Amino acid sequence: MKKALTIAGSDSGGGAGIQADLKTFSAFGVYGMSVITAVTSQNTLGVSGFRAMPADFVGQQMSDVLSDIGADATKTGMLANADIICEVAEKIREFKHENLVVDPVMVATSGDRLMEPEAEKALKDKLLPLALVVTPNIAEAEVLSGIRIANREDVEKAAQIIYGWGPKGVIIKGGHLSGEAVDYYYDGKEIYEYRSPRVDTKNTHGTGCTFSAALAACLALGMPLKKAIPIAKDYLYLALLNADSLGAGHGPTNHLAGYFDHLTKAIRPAKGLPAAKTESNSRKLTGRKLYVITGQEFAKGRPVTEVVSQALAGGAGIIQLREKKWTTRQLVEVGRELQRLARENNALFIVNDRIDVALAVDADGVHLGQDDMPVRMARRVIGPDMILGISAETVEEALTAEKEGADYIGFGPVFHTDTKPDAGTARGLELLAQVKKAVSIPVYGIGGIKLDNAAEVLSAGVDGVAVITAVVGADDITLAAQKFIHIMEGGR
Ligand SMILES: Cc1ncc(COP(=O)(O)OP(=O)(O)O)c(N)n1
Ligand SMILES: Cc1ncsc1CCOP(=O)(O)O
Ligand SMILES: [Mg+2]
Repeated sequence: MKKALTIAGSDSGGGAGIQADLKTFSAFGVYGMSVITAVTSQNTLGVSGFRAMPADFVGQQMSDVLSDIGADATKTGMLANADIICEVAEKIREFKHENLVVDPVMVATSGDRLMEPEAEKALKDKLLPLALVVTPNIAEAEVLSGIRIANREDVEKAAQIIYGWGPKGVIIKGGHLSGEAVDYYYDGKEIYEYRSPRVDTKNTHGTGCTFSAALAACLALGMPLKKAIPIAKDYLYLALLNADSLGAGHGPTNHLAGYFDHLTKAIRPAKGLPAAKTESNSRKLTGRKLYVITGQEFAKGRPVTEVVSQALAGGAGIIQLREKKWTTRQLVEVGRELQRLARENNALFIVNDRIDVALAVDADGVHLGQDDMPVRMARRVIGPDMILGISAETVEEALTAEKEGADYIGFGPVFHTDTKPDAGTARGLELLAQVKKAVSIPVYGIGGIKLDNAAEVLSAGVDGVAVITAVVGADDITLAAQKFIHIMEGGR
């Protein structure tokens, strides 16, 4: 078990400080320990006050932890004053600790200075020379370098000045500049840029802590710094995407419990995860007769989110994101939005093919084909509560999928379709009926299903129809969905 230590303040609101650090360490599967330098009283609106720990007591906490448990990486956050900074530096030297991430918490989100001038001097003279990397935001980089930062050239100049104070690396977090969220890493020779789309959210409380804690967690896991930076940035990006609004001010970024845990399980199935699915998954599908699958290329230029909104307005009970040409970034961004839309309309949201995306956007389920991850392995990764749909073209494939833990079957193509070039030949209504009789889990027919043949599909006894072009390609998507629902409910 790898271990990471945070030396920072306590945030009563839970969004920043040691609370954010420990949540982040856990998300990466790293054992987290904490030395508290100050206790703050704060919420999402700001800091109403803090009490600094006596410097020697900070040192005592460090000695107790480092002499007994030890740490594979350490990060510092709020250090409150010069005495604490000197004590921390002294202990880092005493324990010859090298994997040190210094997050110079000097300027609050509100812009208020959090550190007196003598503390800034102690930080530069005593702690920065011991750091593997220091991670100032723009405002903190301006204080540390003494120059104004308005553009990339200023960033490079400031990074060189800060590097001169002794850290082995400098990351200037550009989140406060305009445009994409770009972070700059300077290793003493070159400057590297790490980009992610800017997330439009007010729930940014604790982003700096979360980023430096994620860096420390990756270092504790043995990653070199240049590999850790993009992962820490990706973690923060997804945490911001998933942040829920808490309180009246800046809510906390969401700590993706098990973020890394989920992904590492995809590589190394976890022991003890229940492989068996819960009965209730199939019941979640009851009554959901129209299953609309996205297909941007057929949507006549309309964005997927608009298509899905209209399909939901028409009564679609299940939405599936199926975009084989999209990047992971597009899938998680749009997937997050579709999950929100589905929840708002009491519909289920399923991701096609991509388990990692389904997990990252907290989808209700994932749909896999015969060439995707095997059913049992997929079940171990997604756990018992996510819905697992499996494609089948034969009765045998459907029976095997059910036995191995599928919650529903997508059977087809029922009729000829040009939408899926690698689909087999049309399987027909008779075989569809045989599959429905053979398995005890819900079956959805798919492939070439239109308004004029939907009633026949229903007569095969299936639980619903899965449709791409007849809905997403319709001029009036909501009306098309309503007509399918009407037919699936026995209407003409
Ligand atoms: C409900 C439903 N059934 C079948 C499919 C087909 O999935 P796709 O990824 O296009 O093809 P395979 O991987 O199954 O070969 C689906 N998306 N949804
Ligand atoms: C994804 C898929 N799987 C079997 S057929 C098919 C395509 C369905 O598209 P359409 O409803 O437009 O025929
Ligand atoms: Mg597939």
